[in-house]
This record gives sequence, structure tokens and C-alpha cells, in this order.
Amino acid sequence: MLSPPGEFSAAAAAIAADGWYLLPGLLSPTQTRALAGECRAMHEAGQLKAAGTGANRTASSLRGDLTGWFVAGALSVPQRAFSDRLDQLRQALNRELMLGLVDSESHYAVYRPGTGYGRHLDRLRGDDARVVSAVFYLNEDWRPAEGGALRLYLADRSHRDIYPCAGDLLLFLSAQCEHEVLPATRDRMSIACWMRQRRLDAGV
Ligand SMILES: O=C(O)CCC(=O)C(=O)O
Ligand SMILES: [Fe+2]
Repeated sequence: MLSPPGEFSAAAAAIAADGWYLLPGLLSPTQTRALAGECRAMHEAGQLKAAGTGANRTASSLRGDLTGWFVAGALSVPQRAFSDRLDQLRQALNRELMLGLVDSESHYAVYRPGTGYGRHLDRLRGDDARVVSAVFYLNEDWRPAEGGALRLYLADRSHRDIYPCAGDLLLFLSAQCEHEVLPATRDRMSIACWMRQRRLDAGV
């Protein structure tokens, strides 16, 4: 299903101009709460695993999150609602910016208190598939005093701190925007996603 015409025009324009955008309202509060409940339940059941970095995804000291990938063909009801909306956004970005985004990958992430993710780019070594990073936040009533900002480093050498507030989707260009996750004083839950192009070295 297509999104209403123009729904994501502001996001597309900001990504083209600035390389990033904070998009509210992708899902209803009820849908967002369902995802948060599922993420918390998977965490409590021990189903989220220490994440790695790089193509081999071995555990790393750079990052302290626990993750669980969404499995295509086995999405839960809340995951399907999220993935459908992300797909509408992906198609709108293709229409407005001609990005050639063919699919996306997503995982739940929980950062325990005191853990973060050091400054990095989201492109994997030798792999140019990731074009747009999207992080959907699941934390109700987050207060800045609790820390946990995503610090986004901008081209003009300034930075922006974005707090992980439920319902907000942070979008940025994977190849250009260095960023880090600052430690928090409570569990920090999100869905990290990447919209991908066909790999340039993959042939046709
Ligand atoms: O959770 C966030 O705000 C960002 C996570 C991140 O940078 C990543 O998973 O690559
Ligand atoms: Fe990242």
C-alpha cells in the first residue's frame, strides 16, 4: 500500500539537504507500545544476543547492545505493521530522491544501563549496500537526565543529541553520518534498520 502523497516529502527534502531527519508519527502510540512490549519480552526471555560489528558480526567492545533480527516471513503482528510503514517510507524516498533502495533489514536493540556504541559509520567494510539508517525508538517518558542520546556528527563539525523517545524515527545517510550512542541510566530500547541498495559489485 502507498502512503498518502507527500506524507514523507519533508523527510526526503531534509535528507537531501542535511543528510538526516527526525520523523515523528510513523506508527500510532498503541503500535509503538506493542513493539516495546515485544522487545522487552524478548529481552527478558534471553532472546536478544550481544551484537557484533563488521561483516562477521562477532561481539565487540565498541558496542554494548543486545540485538534480535527481524526474520522475513516470520514477522509478528507489531513487526509487520512497522515493516509495512518502513516500506512505504522506503518507496517514498525512492520516488522523491531516486535512491534505488531495494529492501531493508531491522533488529531490536536493548542497551543495558551504562552501555553504548562508540562513534562509527553504519557501512560494513567492503559493502556499500546500506544507504539510509533508520532508528525507531521505543522508550516512553524518556528524560534527558537519563542520558542515552544518539549523538549525530554533522558535516559542519557540530553535533546533535537525539534522545530515544517512543515513536520517533531518526533517519540519516549511512555512508556520511558518523554517530555514537551515549550510555544511559535505564534500559534503552529501539529498532535499528537499514534501507539498502543493490550492492554495486553484485552484478545484475
Ligand atoms: O540506537 C541508536 O540510536 C543507534 C544505533 C546504532 O548506531 C547502530 O545500531 O548502528
Ligand atoms: Fe550506527
